Amino acid sequence: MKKPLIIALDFAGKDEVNRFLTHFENEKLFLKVGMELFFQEGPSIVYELKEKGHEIFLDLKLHDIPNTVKSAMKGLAGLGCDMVNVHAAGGKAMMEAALEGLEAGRGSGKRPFCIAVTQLTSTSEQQMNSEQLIPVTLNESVLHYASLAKEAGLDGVVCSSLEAREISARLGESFLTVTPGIRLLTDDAGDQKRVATPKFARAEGASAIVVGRSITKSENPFEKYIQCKQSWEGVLNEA
Ligand SMILES: O=C(O)c1cc(=O)[nH]c(=O)n1[C@@H]1O[C@H](COP(=O)(O)O)[C@@H](O)[C@H]1O
Repeated sequence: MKKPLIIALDFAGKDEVNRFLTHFENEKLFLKVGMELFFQEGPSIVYELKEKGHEIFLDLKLHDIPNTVKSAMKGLAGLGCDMVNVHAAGGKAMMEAALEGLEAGRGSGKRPFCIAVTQLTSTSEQQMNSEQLIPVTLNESVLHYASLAKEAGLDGVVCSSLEAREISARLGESFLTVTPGIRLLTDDAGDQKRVATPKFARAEGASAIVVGRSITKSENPFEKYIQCKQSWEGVLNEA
């Protein structure tokens, strides 16, 4: 994977997506289809975006018993997306089952990357301690989930940029760290708690960044995309 900037298509339906994509005429993009869009449009949104030449991260964050996740992944493997995810909190057996499902369903196609969400970037350490009753630091919890994902054979994790460096140091550079919670300095963080700029994510060795509202809610999405890309590539001097 060549350090992509992944745009989160958090839209209510195809019309909004198509309107958004008119700003990107000739660009081949890496797009994230999440629950909001997929639950409205189903598999056809993946087929249509693939048809246009885009790469797709299908972000459905599966979290269920191993057998159910295995069967669901078997179905998702046939959609032709490039990346899928699960919640690491579902456990090692569930993550192994996810991979088995993907292998079983891929046919002659390539297996999509499978990554595990560690602690959501909207979660703070205080929240994790008091609501999830996990009595360690947020960093320790993320590293623990990342190690579990690696043991299960997954390709990487979703984490914040603040944890990317340590995960790579412990689990290797080839273990993917996909980092949402990305904002330029002047952007509103919204519900995100563990936030950083694209440039910071790159400096910490993140494999990919996921950018949603900073681009999708911008008055000029293409210009904002280029700014984020330049920050990610170290061209724009954004701290
Ligand atoms: O798995 C994800 O993509 C994800 C994990 C996580 O910990 N935090 C997180 O924000 N995301 C997703 O990344 C996107 C971030 O969107 P913005 O906050 O608008 O940039 C959303 O689509 C989230 O669903």
